[in-house]
Parts: sequence; C-alpha cells; structure tokens
Amino acid sequence: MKALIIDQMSNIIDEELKKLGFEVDKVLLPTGEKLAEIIEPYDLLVMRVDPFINKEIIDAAKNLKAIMVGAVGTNHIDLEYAKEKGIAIHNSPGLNANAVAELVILKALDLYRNSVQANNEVKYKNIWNKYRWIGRELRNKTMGIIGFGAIGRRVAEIANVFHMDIVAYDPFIKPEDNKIDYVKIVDFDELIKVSDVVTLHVPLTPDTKDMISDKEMEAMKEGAVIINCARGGVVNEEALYKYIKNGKLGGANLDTLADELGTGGLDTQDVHIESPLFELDRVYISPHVGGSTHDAQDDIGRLVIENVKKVFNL
Ligand SMILES: O=C(O)C(=O)COP(=O)(O)O
Repeated sequence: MKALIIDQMSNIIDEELKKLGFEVDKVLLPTGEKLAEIIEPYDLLVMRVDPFINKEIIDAAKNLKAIMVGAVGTNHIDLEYAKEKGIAIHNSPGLNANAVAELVILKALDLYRNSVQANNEVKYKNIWNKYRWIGRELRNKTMGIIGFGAIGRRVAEIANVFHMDIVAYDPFIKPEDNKIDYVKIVDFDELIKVSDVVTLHVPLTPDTKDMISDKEMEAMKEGAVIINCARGGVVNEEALYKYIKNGKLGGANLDTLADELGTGGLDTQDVHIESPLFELDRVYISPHVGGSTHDAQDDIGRLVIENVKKVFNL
C-alpha cells in the first residue's frame, strides 16, 4: 500500500506507516494541480489544511481509501464528494487545543504589551524608549470566547489563571448546561458588547463566515481587540482594516487569513502573500502556526496511526 504525506508532520507518522507496511512518499505542500497529477497510486493521503481537496483531485485519486487530516478543520475538503467516492476522512479533534490556546494568550499579551512593536523598534531602529510602550494587563479584563469546544475551553482555563472575566458563546451550549463556574455562557450580542478581547474558535461554515464584520465591530467596546486563530473567513478583513484604521478597535492578532488556503504549494515553503492589513501597526499576523508545536503534532501523529489501523484493518 502507498501513502502520501503532503505537509510537515510528526516523524511518528512516517515511521509507523512504514512499520505497518506502507510505502511512504512525501511531497511538501503541493498545489492542487500538482496533487491531482500525482495522487493516483496512493491508498492513503495524510495532510493538514492545504491544499483544497476538490473534485478534480478526488477523481484523480482512483486508489484512495482514506484521508487523514492532522488538524481539526475539514473545510478544505469537498467532504460530500469524498464520501460519495467512499473515501474515509478522519480529522484530529482536541489534540492541538493546548497549542492553539497558548498561542491565543500569547497573542493577547502581545497586543496588550506591544511586545512585537517594542522588539522591532529596539532591534531594527536601534531605539531604546521605555516610555512608548506602556501597556495593559489581562487581569480584570473580559475575554470573550466564540466557540466553546476543546480550544475555547482551554483558552478559558488559561485566561482564568490570568484573573480575567470570561464569557463564552456557543450555539450548541445553553447557559444551564455549563459546568465551568468561572465561565458565563452568554448570547452572541452580549459577548460582542462586553468583551475586551474577542477570540474565535469556530469552524468556517456558511453560518460562521464573516460572523465578525462591520455591525459587530461597531458594537464592540472602544479599544477591544480581536484574536483569530480559527479561519480567516470568520472575521471580515475589510471591516477589520476599517475599524482598526479608524481607531475604534485596539488591534487584532491573527493566525489565519481568508486567502491563505490554496496559496500553499508552488513547491516551496515560502508562499508569497499580500494583504492591506499588513500596513497596520496594530495588526500582528502569524502564518497559521496555532497547531504547530512538536507536542501537538506528535499527539496528532499517534492518532493518525490509530485511525489508519482502523480504516485499513491493521
Ligand atoms: O486544526 C486545525 O483546524 C488547524 O487549522 C490546524 O492547522 P495546522 O494543521 O496546524 O496547519
């Protein structure tokens, strides 16, 4: 049997697949077109969140039995079509929750203490000005968590240690079902109104697309900040540009952009990307690294192998 790994993944996957008898090939971040060209002989595809697995790729994948996604989101796969073709799809829920949650807190602290800008001023402008960077503390501020699954709950646990007030909105959780005493489950509009830090942990679906846009930013607190380590499309980037530029919002710290999907590939790890948001000092951005810790990737690797054993009866 042949397996194709198309992203940077834990070595556990490669090693264990070989022990299970797979012939393993690795092609780092192929474009969709390239993947369609090469996928035919493979029984198993192991990937993270790029490229988009469309009908063309699925049609070309004549021998494919399973796609193992070492990530939570599966919005980059035409799930219906894959199912129709009998391809098993397994994602890896929960295992990068801590990695993402730690990044969320880091991003909140970055914005509150201006650490990226201060670093850049010292190192790239050789200016030592200790008075420009007076910040704010997370303590006693309100963290608003949109989407209260594994990642949202871990964000809440850490934010609680920082003595933040925590509100959460999740369409699937009613206030009376909440068992976490330091978290108040609220409706979406209230969360938007009361939060100093809004962080999103929802999948990208037609319901969540642009869920934070002009209307929501207008309703947010003066100086509130947005953290998006979910999917670019859930925060409208034009609105974000406008509300940070006009000073209503205090900044944003993003790990995802709406147009990043499918930009992967070109057979290089350095993908060129542009956005008007890059002009704004109060927008910090990382290239979708929320789940990129060795710890999370090793856990994910072990789950991928368990799922491979199940699907292939090994
Ligand atoms: O788990 C998810 O949905 C992610 O977005 C993780 O992305 P990654 O696999 O770390 O590139």
